[in-house]
Amino acid sequence: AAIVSVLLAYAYCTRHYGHWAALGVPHTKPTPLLGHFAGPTLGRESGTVTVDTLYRRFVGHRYFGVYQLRHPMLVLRDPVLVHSVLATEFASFHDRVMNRTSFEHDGLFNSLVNLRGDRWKAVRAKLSPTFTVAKLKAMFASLHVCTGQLVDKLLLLTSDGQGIINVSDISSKFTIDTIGRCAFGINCNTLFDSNTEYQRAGQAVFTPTLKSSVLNFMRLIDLGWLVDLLRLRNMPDLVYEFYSNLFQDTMELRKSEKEDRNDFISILIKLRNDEKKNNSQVELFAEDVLASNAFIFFAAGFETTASTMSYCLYELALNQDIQVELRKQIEHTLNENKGIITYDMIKDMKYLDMVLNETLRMHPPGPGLLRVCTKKFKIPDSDITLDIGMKVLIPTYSLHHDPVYYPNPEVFDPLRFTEDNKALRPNGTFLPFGDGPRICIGLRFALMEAKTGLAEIISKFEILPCNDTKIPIKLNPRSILLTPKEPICLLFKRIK
Ligand code: HEM
Repeated sequence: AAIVSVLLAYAYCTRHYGHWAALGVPHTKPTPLLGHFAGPTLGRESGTVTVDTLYRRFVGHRYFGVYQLRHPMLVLRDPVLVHSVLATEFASFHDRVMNRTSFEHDGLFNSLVNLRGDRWKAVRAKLSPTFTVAKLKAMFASLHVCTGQLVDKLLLLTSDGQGIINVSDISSKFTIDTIGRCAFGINCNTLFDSNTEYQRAGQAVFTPTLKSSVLNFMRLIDLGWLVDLLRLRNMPDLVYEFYSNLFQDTMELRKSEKEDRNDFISILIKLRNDEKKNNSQVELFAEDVLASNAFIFFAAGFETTASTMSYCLYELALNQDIQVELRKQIEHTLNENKGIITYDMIKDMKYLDMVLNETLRMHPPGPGLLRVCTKKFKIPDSDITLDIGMKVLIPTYSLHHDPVYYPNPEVFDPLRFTEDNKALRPNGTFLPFGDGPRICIGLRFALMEAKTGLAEIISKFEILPCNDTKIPIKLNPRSILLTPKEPICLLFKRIK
């Protein structure tokens, strides 16, 4: 009976392994049971490296097939196809997850990232005004407080004129304090307080645990119904407790305030109240949707931006000529504006923009984009039709490192992002924030925040590599973001 059970389990897990061969889609042989993701599943290798190795094998192809455990998934290589899936053919790919997700009982699941179809569209439309230019300008004063604290902290850590700084840690504290103050109106004070709850709860979101890996494994072998039945949740309990308390406390605090802060939380409160007032038939903003979105604005907002800032400082430390040039331009702009950074000034710093884009090219915090086919789609110039439910992966990291679009891809060269050079590349080759209607909602906020923080740092400190700097950076195989295995440490020397 044991042998029969093993054979049956094997047959079940490998049942679809003929899918790509039948369609004539290029692919490599999958590992029995684990498909193409044995390395990441066993925590041996980052998923980014796994996908990139396959991407390089299929030079000259527009796409290739992989198996995520027992399920086929199509990986795109052709930027034209990438752009169709993300933007022009959005009607056929509007969701990231399938219908039967078995996450519905998870109190933090109903955020923009996971919502589907019309519900996503309606919620996205209501939340889009969070980061209009007018709102960003209004947030600038709060951002100033945070950049001021960032500089104070760095001055403290370099009181002898210089010091080794764990930039991964400092950047994530800075971005937590900033999103807290600008979007939630709360003072997290992680830069100066030793309380690390915000950081722990935030980072836990992107770090799979044994439990979440097992649950995802169950979903991938179609045992999601069991996850549902047992009402199991993916993230550690600390995440749920932390974010629901944060959300409740913030909402409570608002009730006692007379002045409207006009930030993200006040948008959420207005949406909820309007719905109640109008007795809306469709309830878009139930408590769980509010809490989920508050959670995602916090969680998706800080580690991604912090990662961008620390990779940028790392590249500037390794490329001193670029650092000098950047400092010259920042100082020039600062001198013209009496030393005070403003929103418009940040927008005008062209070289800073190029440096940041080159950082996001080499080190995109989100190394891949996921879509699920929501309406049958025939791949142009092929005989292949994707069925509803087929997963499509867009390998951002690999496209960003493809020498066809970026010659010498391992060289950090901001000049790739002059207006002329950008115009030479096709759509679908630069996707740090995704593309199309589901592009990152926090893009403008993230860029404003990272640029302001970096401009303050570069104008006041010289950044150098030191013995603690790991070169090259190794990726953490257990993170779904492009997170370094060990924190990035650099030497900061005060300039004035
Ligand atoms: C440098 C910083 C950031 C990077 C690199 C980044 C990257 C991304 C990427 C790649 C996506 C997926 C887009 C797609 O599928 O086409 C995304 C979606 C999203 N991001 Fe960001 N993000 C950043 C900052 C932020 C911030 C600051 C917030 C909020 C305050 C935020 C909130 C979201 C949300 C809610 C979504 C889902 C959007 C939807 O499906 O409608 N992100 N982000």
